[in-house]
Amino acid sequence: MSDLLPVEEAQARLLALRDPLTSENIALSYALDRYISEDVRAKRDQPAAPISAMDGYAIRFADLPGPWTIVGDIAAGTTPQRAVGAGEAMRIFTGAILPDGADTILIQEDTTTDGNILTLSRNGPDTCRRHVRARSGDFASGARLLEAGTRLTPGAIAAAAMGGAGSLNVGGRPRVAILTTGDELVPPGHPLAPGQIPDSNGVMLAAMLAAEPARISMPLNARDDRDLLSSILKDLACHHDVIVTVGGASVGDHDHVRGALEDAGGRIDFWKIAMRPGKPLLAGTVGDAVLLGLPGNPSSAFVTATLFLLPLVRHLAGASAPLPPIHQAPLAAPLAAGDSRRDYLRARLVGGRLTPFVTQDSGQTFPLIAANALIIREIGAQPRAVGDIADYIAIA
Ligand SMILES: Nc1nc2c(c(=O)[nH]1)N[C@H]1C(S)=C(S)[C@@H](COP(=O)(O)OP(=O)(O)OC[C@H]3O[C@@H](n4cnc5c(N)ncnc54)[C@H](O)[C@@H]3O)O[C@H]1N2
Ligand code: MOO
Repeated sequence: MSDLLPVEEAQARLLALRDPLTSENIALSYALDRYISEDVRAKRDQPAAPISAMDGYAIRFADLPGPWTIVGDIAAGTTPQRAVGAGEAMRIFTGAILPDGADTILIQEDTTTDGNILTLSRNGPDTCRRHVRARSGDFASGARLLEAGTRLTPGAIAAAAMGGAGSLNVGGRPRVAILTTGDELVPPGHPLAPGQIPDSNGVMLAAMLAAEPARISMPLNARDDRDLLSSILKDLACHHDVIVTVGGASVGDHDHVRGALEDAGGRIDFWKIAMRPGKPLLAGTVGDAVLLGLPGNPSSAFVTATLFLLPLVRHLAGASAPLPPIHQAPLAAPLAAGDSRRDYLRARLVGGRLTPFVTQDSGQTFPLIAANALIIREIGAQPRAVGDIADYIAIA
């Protein structure tokens, strides 16, 4: 039907251009958002012994309703000096190890003391082991805490630490160069001559990559000059894993990225995808670097960065599932039929329902402020009514 590559095929070919980087060992404090290279297993039981979940008194449930004689105290970080016998209680604090013999905690709010005599002031616990955290109740030694290829969240880092790790083997951080192309572009905030526009894509891509495990070079801008572009590409390829260009990817007389890539000794792997926006996307290699050429229209650059650039960076950084997950939600407005390209419609998900924006002009930046979802409309899709379920990618 057309020479346009399906999105999935293009994504697979892009990721196949280069293997993930070599992994490195890194302290937990620096591991946020990195991808772990191997399964992480607990090296210890957590808790390592039964502990108290509350400040109060460790008793034997069988001795309720008391009274008890207080025979000592035990704080977190110490070990009990003795066991608790019949009619005895031990003062205990949250996180402290339960003494032998005790099986239940009375919270201090439910008690009164007179010297070393402890009595209930309210109803006591109605079950044995109340406020006791069992040994290995969180996880047992040997349990798989984290799976290879997943991203380290603050919670995952906490679990790795509790499991006994101080550092982890994680995938490397790809070095990414952002190169915007176009004679009309001026750095954001600079005065504009007639015909010039601010280079919004450079800062947008840097912002999209900011939370990724990547080393991003300051965005560069090059004029629409094939020789200049070619020498910049050659230079960037020496010390980057990924070069992402924006603009100059289409068929115009000033669209030089493909030519410049060839002049630089690079190779084009694919060009033109069956998607809207983003049709002129191209990918290839120059030296050891992967070159991803995004279309210049701001929404096209945003959508193709979401579907190709972020997955490429995550793949190189060791992600086992680098592609954006696809979710489903009902439509809050009807959708017209699809055509020969798959659409990624800028949309807003509110209250669990998707509303595609009326304007889908890929040249606009304003819709990117509010868009938090990309509705996927398949090639040849039938029109959809309000309430029909649509696939979407979350983008904010
Ligand atoms: N005859 C045809 N013309 C076009 C086709 C086509 O198939 N046949 N495809 C259109 C589609 S679809 C897209 S998308 C654009 C993409 O073209 P380029 O990648 O070559 O992008 P440019 O022409 O350089 O720029 C397009 C547009 O975006 C603005 N731009 C570029 N870079 C930036 C930046 N860094 N920050 C902000 N804005 C930027 C640029 O000024 C243009 O307005 O081609 C269509 N044409
Ligand atoms: O593919 Mo272009 O990105 O439709 O505007």
